[in-house]
Amino acid sequence: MRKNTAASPANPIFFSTFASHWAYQSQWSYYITEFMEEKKNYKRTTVTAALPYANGGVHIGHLAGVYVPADIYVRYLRLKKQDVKFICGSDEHGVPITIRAKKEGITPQQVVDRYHAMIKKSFEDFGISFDIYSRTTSETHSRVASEFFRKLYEEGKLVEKTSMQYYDEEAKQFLADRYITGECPHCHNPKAYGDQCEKCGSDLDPTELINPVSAISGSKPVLKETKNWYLPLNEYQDWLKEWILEGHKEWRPNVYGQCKSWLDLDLQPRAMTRDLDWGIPVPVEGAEGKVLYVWFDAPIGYISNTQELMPEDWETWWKDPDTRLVHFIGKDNIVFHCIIFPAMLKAHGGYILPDNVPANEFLNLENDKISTSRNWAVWLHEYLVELPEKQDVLRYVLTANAPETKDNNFTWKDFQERNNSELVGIYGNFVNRALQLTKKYFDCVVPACGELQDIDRQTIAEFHDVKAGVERLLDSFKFRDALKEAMNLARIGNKYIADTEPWKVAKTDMKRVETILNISLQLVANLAIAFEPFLPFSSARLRKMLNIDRFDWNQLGSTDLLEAGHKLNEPELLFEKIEDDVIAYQLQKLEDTKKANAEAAYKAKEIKPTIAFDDFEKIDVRVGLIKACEKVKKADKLLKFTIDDGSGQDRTIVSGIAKYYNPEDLVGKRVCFVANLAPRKLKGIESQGMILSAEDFDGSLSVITTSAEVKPGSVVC
Ligand SMILES: Nc1ncnc2c1ncn2[C@@H]1O[C@H](COP(=O)(O)OP(=O)(O)OP(=O)(O)O)[C@@H](O)[C@H]1O
Ligand SMILES: [Zn+2]
Repeated sequence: MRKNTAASPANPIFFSTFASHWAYQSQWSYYITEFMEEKKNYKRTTVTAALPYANGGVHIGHLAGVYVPADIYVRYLRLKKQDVKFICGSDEHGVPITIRAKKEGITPQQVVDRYHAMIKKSFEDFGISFDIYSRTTSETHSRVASEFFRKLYEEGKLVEKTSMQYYDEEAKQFLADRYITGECPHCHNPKAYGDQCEKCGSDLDPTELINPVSAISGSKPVLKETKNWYLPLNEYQDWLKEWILEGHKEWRPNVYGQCKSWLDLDLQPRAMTRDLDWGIPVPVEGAEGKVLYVWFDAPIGYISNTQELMPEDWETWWKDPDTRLVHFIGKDNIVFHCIIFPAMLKAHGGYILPDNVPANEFLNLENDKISTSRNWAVWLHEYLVELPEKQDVLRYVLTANAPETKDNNFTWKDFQERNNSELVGIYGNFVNRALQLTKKYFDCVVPACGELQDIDRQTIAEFHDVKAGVERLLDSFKFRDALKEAMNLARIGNKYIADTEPWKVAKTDMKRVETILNISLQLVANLAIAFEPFLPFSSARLRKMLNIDRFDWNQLGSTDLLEAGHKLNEPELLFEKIEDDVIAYQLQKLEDTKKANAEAAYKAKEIKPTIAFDDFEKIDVRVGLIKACEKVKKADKLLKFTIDDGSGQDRTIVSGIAKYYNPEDLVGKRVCFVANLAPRKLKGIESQGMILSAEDFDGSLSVITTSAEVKPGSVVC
């Protein structure tokens, strides 16, 4: 789903203060309604996850923001044997795809074919368990979206309007959205797009841009009249206010707050068509050369993909009031899912509306915004090559650190720590101890449970409580906290084994060891259930070790999951430690990306104002032969040079190039230096001149040498 567009109302400053005010207020209503709200008993749930935009691969931001939480939720409902469908697909229309196609000299269809396949595979590899993953270039989608538009058109729900739009006379084409760039009227970013400024987040109209330029030909566009069809959002404003601001106070504060700040402004009619040739043709006479706006077409993709999955009874999942609709998205998609799409559904009639839209904030990578175009991301397809079979580690870290209430940061250090100290140190450790001890004392056969002692009863009671806790959190979309609760089970298990010390008891009382290990194994089986929605690959491996095909969610908290006499399989390690060199490799890769970006963005500095020849002549630049060079103590940037300047006396120069040279490599080299610069003291050493260096794009310095072995003291002119 396309990033951005209308992430916030026109005035971003107003928006941010307002949103935080609301976040505060609605936090209370959020907690209150969570407990007070009479939950409707729905019969089934339609879960959608934002349609990823098919012009790049899938990165950790996508997973953390949308697909992992959606998958956890769906797996949880399935485990509870609830009726649920999980719908997604690629979003394959819109301007950025056409721009990429032009750049690469291929067709837009070729672009989306490539990325659709790549995205689909990444989701499969990470266990994102969609019931369907289709695409908006499918025939079904084209038909469904056209019919949807046609109905609104025929019933007079759309407003036909002519307006002045930018037109590229060289390319003979109207310039929609990202086809036009220019200076942002708010923050003066020179590279703002026709629909949005990525720097300040303002929602823009192309005509607001200062000095607009066509992204196709680079020429200055002209304004030309064109006709488009608009959804009069203003007519839905009162209804939206009532439905969201009164009816959905339980939505997350970030979602509710963003809706409120939109609804407090006057909503404007929004064009649902574009003058473009890539997309679904507008099914109306006189609309040649126009396609449906990508944000009109994309959310309808949820409906058409459901139709593709269930041609016969899809309507039950979209029209029956007993169906609950939940949209998982990232924060830049809130307005489209909470305001525009619901207004479309309302205008059409007959559809249910979302019951909740648990949007996440954004995940950053090593303190910088994740970006496909700057390649600042951890790509799923690369991750699996470099860290094979570690899908669950990433799922774990992204959930434990999910940007549920604010933007969060992914760091490789945190990734390593969480793996080593939590997955290996707590969860894996408990499982391993319980299974290894059972192997040692009982040859992998589950021992019988004898008489319980207080510590056993207490542990079992604590375990029992966890189920309700995890459920309450999952039901209210608090995935981070739910995962913490599941991890608590493993902590309880570890403590139980540490306190009961079966390896010591084994010397005197094997009957007691049987009971301790029976309880420990029941706890291990509980972990397989509790972690199933979060870490499906590990749960499957654990079930295999336990020699059990499946568990149900309802069994969570039980202590009779494994019968006495049941034979377990050979234990394996559930998680492995991640070593420092693995992390160092990832950090180096990011460093390399940073460098490549700096190189790509390199532009020579502007030339300084012209000077007279006399001024130039005042500078005496000479060649010097380096006789000695050493590091300056307590100054990691500085080198001290002893230079033969031809005068017969040595000259000392201190230069800030220590980061780029080994001192001994410079001895014997001829360098150019300013000989008549006023001396200056650096770290107590008097520097008599300045060695000339060229500064590269990344700030690194390279000394200027001569191409022939000229005499020391030669004049550089
Ligand atoms: N860094 C992130 N953190 C959280 N959610 C994200 C992040 N990046 C994208 N998303 C969400 O993932 C979903 C799909 O993203 P989409 O395909 O539109 O990519 P995008 O927003 O253009 O990102 P990018 O420019 O990095 O490719 C959207 O709902 C979006 O909000
Ligand atoms: Zn701006």
